[in-house]
Amino acid sequence: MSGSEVFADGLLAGRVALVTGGGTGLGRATAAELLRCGASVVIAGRRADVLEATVATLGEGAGYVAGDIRTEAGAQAIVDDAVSRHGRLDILVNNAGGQYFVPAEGIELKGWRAVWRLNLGGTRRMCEASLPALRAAGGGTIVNVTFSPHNGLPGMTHSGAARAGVEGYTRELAAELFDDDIAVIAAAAGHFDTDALDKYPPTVRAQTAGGVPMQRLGRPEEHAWMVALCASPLRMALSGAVLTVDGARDNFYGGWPPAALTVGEGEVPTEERRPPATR
Ligand SMILES: CCCCC/C=C/C(=O)SCCNC(=O)CCNC(=O)[C@H](O)C(C)(C)COP(=O)(O)OP(=O)(O)OC[C@H]1O[C@@H](n2cnc3c(N)ncnc32)[C@H](O)[C@@H]1OP(=O)(O)O
Ligand SMILES: NC(=O)C1=CN([C@@H]2O[C@H](COP(=O)(O)OP(=O)(O)OC[C@H]3O[C@@H](n4cnc5c(N)ncnc54)[C@H](OP(=O)(O)O)[C@@H]3O)[C@@H](O)[C@H]2O)C=CC1
Repeated sequence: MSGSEVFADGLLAGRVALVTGGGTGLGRATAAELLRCGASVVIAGRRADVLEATVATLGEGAGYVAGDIRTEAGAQAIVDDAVSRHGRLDILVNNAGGQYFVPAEGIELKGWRAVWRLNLGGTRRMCEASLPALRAAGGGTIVNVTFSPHNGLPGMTHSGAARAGVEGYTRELAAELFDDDIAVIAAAAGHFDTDALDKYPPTVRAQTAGGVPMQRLGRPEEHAWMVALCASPLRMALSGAVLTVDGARDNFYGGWPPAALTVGEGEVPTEERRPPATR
């Protein structure tokens, strides 16, 4: 695999990273970037066939373990596999997650719980299972993937609430782990071009890029660069932070100018100046 476009050769040489949900989309891109930076990488997910195919494309330094992060035994088995393969663990990327698109009032209790169990519960279980290995390595980095916009993503209430929980968990855990030299950072992804978007209703999907001021979806490698930065020597200074890479989606909805603010051929009107003061 060739080197990183952004980071120095060998940035993460000798480090071992575990990426949940690493068989697809953003997790796959993250695994590839960590490998380019010199780390050994274990990817995890439930589908062994998907993981196996991804490892074949990632090449040397990559391995996989199939398992489910939603149970204590599943999370522990994933971590144990990574540690037994490489003898240590330095970087945990809690990337596995997701939800389904549904108005808030349509969310069944079972569905609400399923989304929380995956996103918040799975993240917590993976952190708890990994901490002994991270301490044994003398410190490390945990990156918890959440999402932007933080100002609300209607249709994803269960996940917005769960991801807010992950960000709270990130902040508090970070404070408790400074003495162990373990950084805990949330990486809030905006709207990224992954195959996962294909499952959303066509009208939702079609409007997704238009809602981003940058006027395009993020590229998976852009997210991966943020994750690699979190594992870099900057990691402790970033600990407790929520880093958002979203083409300004957090700040505004849509491109400039919004149609509702234009006149004529699409010009944005400028306000009249106040007349100069008279004495
Ligand atoms: C387009 C704009 C989006 C931009 C932002 C993008 C954000 C992203 O995150 S993209 C990545 C998306 N990837 C995923 O979502 C993958 C992971 N997701 C899942 O695995 C499921 O959505 C899950 C979180 C619900 C977990 O599934 P699981 O635990 O396997 O749960 P079940 O399938 O057994 O369902 C339990 C329960 O949940 C309700 N439910 C699930 N899916 C739906 C649905 N599509 N519609 C309505 N309700 C659903 C339902 O109550 C299920 O119970 P049963 O009906 O008894 O099966
Ligand atoms: N794409 C986007 O625009 C955005 C994505 N995100 C978040 O980024 C992360 C990756 O998204 P993306 O790559 O697009 O989506 P994917 O659906 O491709 O990624 C989800 C991954 O998580 C794995 N996974 C799901 N449930 C479990 C489980 N219980 N145990 C272990 N692994 C599991 C899946 O593998 P398997 O099914 O084999 O278990 C899959 O590889 C997710 O947390 C997503 O919510 C956030 C904001 C925007």
